[in-house]
Parts: sequence; structure tokens; C-alpha cells
Amino acid sequence: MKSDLCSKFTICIIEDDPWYGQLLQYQLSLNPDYCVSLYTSGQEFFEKVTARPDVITIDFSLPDISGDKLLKKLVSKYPGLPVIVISSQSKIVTAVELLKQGATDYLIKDENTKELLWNAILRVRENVSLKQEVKRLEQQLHEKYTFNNLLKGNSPALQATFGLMEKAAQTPVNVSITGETGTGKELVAKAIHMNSDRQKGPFVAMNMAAIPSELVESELFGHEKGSFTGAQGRKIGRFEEANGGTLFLDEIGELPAAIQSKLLRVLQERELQRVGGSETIKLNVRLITATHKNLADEVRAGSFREDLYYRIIGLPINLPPLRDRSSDIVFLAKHFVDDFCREYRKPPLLLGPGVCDKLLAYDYPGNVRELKTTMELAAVLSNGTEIKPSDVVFTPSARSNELLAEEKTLREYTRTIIRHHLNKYQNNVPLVAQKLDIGRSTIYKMVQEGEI
Ligand SMILES: Nc1ncnc2c1ncn2[C@@H]1O[C@H](COP(=O)(O)OP(=O)(O)OP(=O)(O)O)[C@@H](O)[C@H]1O
Repeated sequence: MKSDLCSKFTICIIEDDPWYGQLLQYQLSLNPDYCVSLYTSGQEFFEKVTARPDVITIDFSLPDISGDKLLKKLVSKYPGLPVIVISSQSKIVTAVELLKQGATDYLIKDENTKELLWNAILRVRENVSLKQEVKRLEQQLHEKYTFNNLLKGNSPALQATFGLMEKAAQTPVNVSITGETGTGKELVAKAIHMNSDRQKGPFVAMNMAAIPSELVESELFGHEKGSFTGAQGRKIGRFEEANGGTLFLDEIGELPAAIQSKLLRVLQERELQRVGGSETIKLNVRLITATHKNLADEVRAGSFREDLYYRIIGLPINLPPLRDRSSDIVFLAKHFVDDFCREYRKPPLLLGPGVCDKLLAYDYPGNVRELKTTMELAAVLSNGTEIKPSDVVFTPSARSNELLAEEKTLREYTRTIIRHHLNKYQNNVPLVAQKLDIGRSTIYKMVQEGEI
């Protein structure tokens, strides 16, 4: 690339006064990392230099071309190249004009020029290496956030999800993600954001179920000082925080009815007013929602607004539970163990005989999150070079503990379990009977008798 210059940091000086030019060349060449060449006119520079230098210094008053014209030519030939103008003119307006046109620095010719130029070039180098570092980090970030790198697994269901995520990343359409807890809904939302043209904007996540209902409105839309008791200062809401990026609303089914209409209005009008405020804030936010509920059922039951449902549904992505994508289970288990060993600098661990069978026999109510913690614990418990079945411990889920603590009769437990399955499988009685390994007639009878 730099064959006509050299492989070091290349500096071209364009200066018609040979004595002054040589002085600058000598001074800069004291740095062994620099390769400095001198040209006495713009014409000589363009004739001799074909490769892009790292920095150019130009004399403002050359005989063959004015400083501003030369600057324009250099900026258009080498976009982004640092150009330092050296001039005997100390007029501020000239300096400002040249800086506006793309000069990196403007130095006055006097007894301090050598030192000022030395420092200006050090700054340019610092800037160049910072830009390279940013580029490298951006590249790394991009690789880190590719779908394959974020979401591990080789099941056909996950591959199909990648196809939908690709479509979502390419367009600004709203996205709604459904799936049981721990299936990776937030990860999918983040991956879409990081692969969309909003990747440099913020990704803001808010879980509706985690916020007391009386605070949801102010969390989402912000508030002005004094707008309600306890509002001691202005608060910027999550919508405003996410401006220019993506807002991920988890557990959208929990959104209080009173706020649903305000959310609909904000989405339709793409602007909001903070609670207690009158200023209108324009929004440019991509919305991704998630829920483990069946929102269509919520609409039918009257607890979720139909118009809001159609507004947010956009591109639907369903993440199947982990137990229904068994080919991901062992793949993910291995991935989490490898990750854990790398992070804690432990030698790699194999999955020993019997581990895969044990992993595949379990039903993962907590999905990938549960598998992850189970495998991390297995890696901690393991004493040798492999994980044994006894290292894989499935902790009873909080849900089942809670359920047992209720101390119901067996009949009541049966009813609860059947009701849960009917809700989950949209009242598909044959499927529920098959899942629970009971006769369909048992279910029909309970329904008939009003027990369910
Ligand atoms: N395919 C996957 N590959 C790697 N890690 C995953 C995958 N799916 C989920 N995880 C991990 O599982 C955990 C749970 O994921 P996440 O929080 O995205 O799930 P969720 O569906 O949003 O859960 P919840 O409904 O409880 O909010 C996270 O640690 C996430 O990194």
C-alpha cells in the first residue's frame, strides 16, 4: 500500500520554503517511527505520492495553489486523512474556515511551530490508534452478537427462529416473543437489536411483572417533578431512554388495564408526554414485547385490549420449551460446562456415561435458565475430568414447592394439574390426556361435573 512512501507512520510535508521544510522534516525524523518526506508544491506532491500517507502538513501560502484549495483536493482524494495547516496568518476566521473544511489542526508559523507540530502529530497518532481500537472492538462486538454466538443449540426449531430473527433485524417491525420462562426471550430480543441498524442505540429492558402497578406509568413514560406525591424530581421513562434504539417489554400481559390505552396512544402517535408534563417528546423506538401467556386468550377474556394486541403483535416469534427441543439439551449442557470451565480457568470437563440420559429424561420447567444453573453446579461438584450423573442435581422448582405447601387433597391436586394443562394446550383434551397419561373421559367427566 505504501510502497512509494515507507512502512512506518508516514508524514508528508508540503512547504515551498526549502529551509523551513527541511527544518520540520529534520525535527519530525527524530522520531524513529516516522518516515517524513518533503514536497515543495502541491503539484509535486500529487505527481510523486500515490499511496495514502498517515498525515499531511501543508503550508497555507504555496505558489502554485492556495491553502484552502489544496486542503479541499486532499480531503476529497483521501477522506478522513488528517491534514495540519501551517500558516503565517494568525487570522481566526481563516483558521475557523479551514477547520470547518476538514483541517485537523491549524498552526501559526513562529518559533514554537516545531514543538506544536510534534504534539499535533502525537495527537493524530493517538486518534488513529483509538479509531483502530474502536473498529476492532466493534468487530468483536458484532461477532459476539451474531445469532449463533448468542443463542446456542442445533434444533430445527432454533434454526427456524434464526430465520425469523433475521427478518426482524432487517426491518423496523414490532416483534412479539412468546415462550415459557427461561426459554431465551430476552436473549432473542437483544440479538435482534444488536443485528439491526439500531445496534448503536440503547437496548432498554423492562419487566412489567417486576414493577408495582402504580409505578408502571411513570417507569414507562417518565414524570415531571411534583406530578404526584413522591415525585421529587423529573424522571426519564424507559421509552425516552430507549429513543434511537429498542425497548423490550417483558411480561407485557401484566400491563395494567389503565396503562394499556396510554401505551396504544404512544405507539400510534410516536410521541409522549411525561406524567404531569406538557412537553411533547418525539419517539423513534422499536418495540419488542414478550410474554409467557397466550395474549389472544387474554384478549378473549377481556383483560388485554384487542387494539393494543394487534398493534404490538407485529412479527410473532415463539420459543418452544426446552423439553420439546431435545437435541438442544445436550448441546447446551456441553456449552454451559465449557463456558464455565473457561471462565473459572478449570480444565475442560467431559460429560461422563449416563449424564446425557439423565439430562434427556428431565422436563426443565425452568427451561434453558434451569439447565444453565444445573450444569454450572455440576461443574462445581465434579471432582475428576468428567461430570458424573450424580453431579447433575435438579433442584425442585419453587413452583412445585409452593404447590405442595398448599396441602390439598389428591383430587384437588388432580384438578389443578388438569386445569393447568388445559390452559397450556388451549383446551386440547386429547393432547392433555396424552401428556398426563390419563383417559380423555376422566377429563370430560370433570368438565361435565363443573370441577374444572
Ligand atoms: N439458546 C441459548 N443459548 C445460550 N443461552 C441461552 C439460550 N437460551 C437462553 N439462554 C440463557 O438462559 C437464561 C434465560 O434466558 P432469558 O432471560 O433470555 O429467558 P426469558 O425467556 O427472557 O426468561 P423470563 O421469561 O423468565 O424473563 C439466560 O442466562 C440466557 O443467557
